[in-house]
Amino acid sequence: MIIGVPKEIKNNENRVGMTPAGVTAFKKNGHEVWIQTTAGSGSGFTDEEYQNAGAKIVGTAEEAWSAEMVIKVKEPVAEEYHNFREGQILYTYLHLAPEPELTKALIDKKVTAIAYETIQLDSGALPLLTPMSEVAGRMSVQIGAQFLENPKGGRGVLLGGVPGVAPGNVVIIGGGIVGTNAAKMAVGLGANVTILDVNIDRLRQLDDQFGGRLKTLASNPFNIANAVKEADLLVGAVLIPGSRAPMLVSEEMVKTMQPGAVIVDVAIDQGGSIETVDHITTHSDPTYIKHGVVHYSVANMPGAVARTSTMALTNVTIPYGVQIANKGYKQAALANKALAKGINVVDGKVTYKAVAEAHGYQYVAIEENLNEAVAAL
Ligand SMILES: NC(=O)C1=CN([C@@H]2O[C@H](COP(=O)(O)OP(=O)(O)OC[C@H]3O[C@@H](n4cnc5c(N)ncnc54)[C@H](O)[C@@H]3O)[C@@H](O)[C@H]2O)C=CC1
Ligand SMILES: CC(=O)C(=O)O
Repeated sequence: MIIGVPKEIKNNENRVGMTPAGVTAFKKNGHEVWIQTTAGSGSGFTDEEYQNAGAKIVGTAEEAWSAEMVIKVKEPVAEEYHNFREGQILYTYLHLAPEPELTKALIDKKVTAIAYETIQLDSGALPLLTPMSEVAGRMSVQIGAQFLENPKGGRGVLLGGVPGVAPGNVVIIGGGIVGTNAAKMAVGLGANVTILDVNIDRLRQLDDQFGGRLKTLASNPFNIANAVKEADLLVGAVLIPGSRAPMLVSEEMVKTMQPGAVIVDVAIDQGGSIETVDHITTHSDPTYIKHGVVHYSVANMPGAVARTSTMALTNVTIPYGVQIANKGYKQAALANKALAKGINVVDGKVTYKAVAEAHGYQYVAIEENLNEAVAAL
């Protein structure tokens, strides 16, 4: 199979869908890899390194998109939709629940769209989301700390405090991968950390893991309102896989925050969970102020630490990508249930329930699309 890797064009998206090590893995399995020139430069990989690994360097995005399978990082932006073709496999983050136009474009062009973020193991783990959630969770506190500084519009709170002055309050809603990694950083800085989740077993694990160095609270409107009021830094870190994020923090709650407090809504890629986070921001213009509170809602946070993020991402995407290339997506999905859950759109049908529900499309179970492959076995 020919695999194409276009250069990412989202604002300040410096990651790339394949490293030279990834090229080696595909070549070893008998595939061709076409990399758009300079696609790896933001992550520190040169065209020469890709060539040495056996890739062909192509001059334009269109050439990379003409491959049988396109491997990317971010969901395509509108300027990329014209590259969609019937039967083409698109393997990337998609976050379709808050993206009606992209969903429609994939349906109309009958693309086989495989979303990194919905590939799911029986345990419920999301192996292709986890590393970027680790990155974004860790970044959320370093970014929050930065925007709490006065020159950045913040209220001038040092999260760790100093002897004689209390530390800042960090409130994290959602105790999964993002939340845990945010907590690690915030606890490490010496902040006063509260984490809320609806899953009490998860809170139990966090309580054990952090040995009493953070406070856990059941997530409900009462506890959220009280915690938000006290937050110097509020981190949104919830997820219901594949679905639009639940709205948990109302505008009224945000109004109770101190002027110069900071919100980092990491869950913005699934639509966000804070009412005043009403749009996606970019790395080049990352914040806006509403009710005196600094809001940060960048949907591709790991793109700013691209060297680390590209390696962490491709460590987990390439093995699944090789399975798709070796077997074709149908056989690969039949052989690997986790991978089957990644298929969101195929042959003009929506095969991921939460995405169908979000946009009012009929849901078609993926098994129906795999019938042909089953029959061939
Ligand atoms: N903005 C960015 O650049 C990035 C965003 N993300 C996003 O961050 C979000 C979180 O991802 P993960 O931590 O990996 O997910 P996860 O599945 O590991 O954790 C989500 C947590 O939210 C909890 N939750 C669900 N409903 C809740 C509620 N009503 N109240 C409190 N907690 C609730 C779940 O119980 C779970 O523990 C996702 O939307 C993900 O796509 C991830 C990486 C980068
Ligand atoms: C998870 C995601 O969308 C990102 O890393 O950009």
